[in-house]
Amino acid sequence: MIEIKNIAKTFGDRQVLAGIDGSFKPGDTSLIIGGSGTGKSVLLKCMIGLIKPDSGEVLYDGRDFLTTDLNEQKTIRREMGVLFQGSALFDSKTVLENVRFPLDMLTEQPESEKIERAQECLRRVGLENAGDRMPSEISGGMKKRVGIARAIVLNPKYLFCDEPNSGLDPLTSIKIDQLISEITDEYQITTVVITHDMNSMLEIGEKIMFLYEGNKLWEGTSATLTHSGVNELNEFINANKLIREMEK
Ligand SMILES: Nc1ncnc2c1ncn2[C@@H]1O[C@H](COP(=O)(O)OP(=O)(O)OP(=O)(O)O)[C@@H](O)[C@H]1O
Repeated sequence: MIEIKNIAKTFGDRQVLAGIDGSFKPGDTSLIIGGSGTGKSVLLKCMIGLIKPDSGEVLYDGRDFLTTDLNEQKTIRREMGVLFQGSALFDSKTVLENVRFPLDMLTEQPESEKIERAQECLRRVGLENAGDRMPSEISGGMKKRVGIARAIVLNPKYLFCDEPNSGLDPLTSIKIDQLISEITDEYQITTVVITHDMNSMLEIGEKIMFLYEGNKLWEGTSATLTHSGVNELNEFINANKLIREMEK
């Protein structure tokens, strides 16, 4: 379980997050949605320790990530998997080397165990035969799968995905969403996904948080998304529908 309490962040004279509260449960794929520039990525970065918020708490199963000692912070970091926007694979490494990278960096496991674990994760994302290929030789959807395999290789308790559907066609997007959701359920991971994607919101949003100009304006499920009674959310949904229509 992740809890965030009163997270606030200002850059210069611009308040980007105005005190956000929320909680994310194991086994749930929770979504953070909102228009461009509303603070979604900054919130995610505050949660994973890439940006220090001006105030607030981020609790990982009760452990305050921002104030705990360095050792505990390291432990929590090791329990996180992150799928960055654009997959962020190393171009000069093979698919298998990319997936085993966190094991090389953070564990002392024997070579054979690392390879076995990386293979296991590749199998889980349906890429058991792609280990020897280079990132430049595979499709965007496959790259996302490799990114997911790498994010789960250390068996994370917490998984963060920043726009996992960016650059993918609708069908591939749905498959990636399903994979994230299945893995979350299977390993009871606490998963937080930033997305613009309307299909994701309707299909995998067990819990959805809507940000607007640095404020949380609404929280609910995919079933209640379209009758929230919140004007800003309705406008966001309508704009998304319009974009989807134009893409067809
Ligand atoms: N390091 C930074 N320094 C200054 N301003 C920043 C920094 N990071 C983000 N911002 C600003 O904070 C605001 C929120 O940015 P953020 O990236 O969180 O938006 P977002 O909701 O994720 O948008 P998008 O969907 O377009 O990625 C933006 O105005 C952005 O310019």
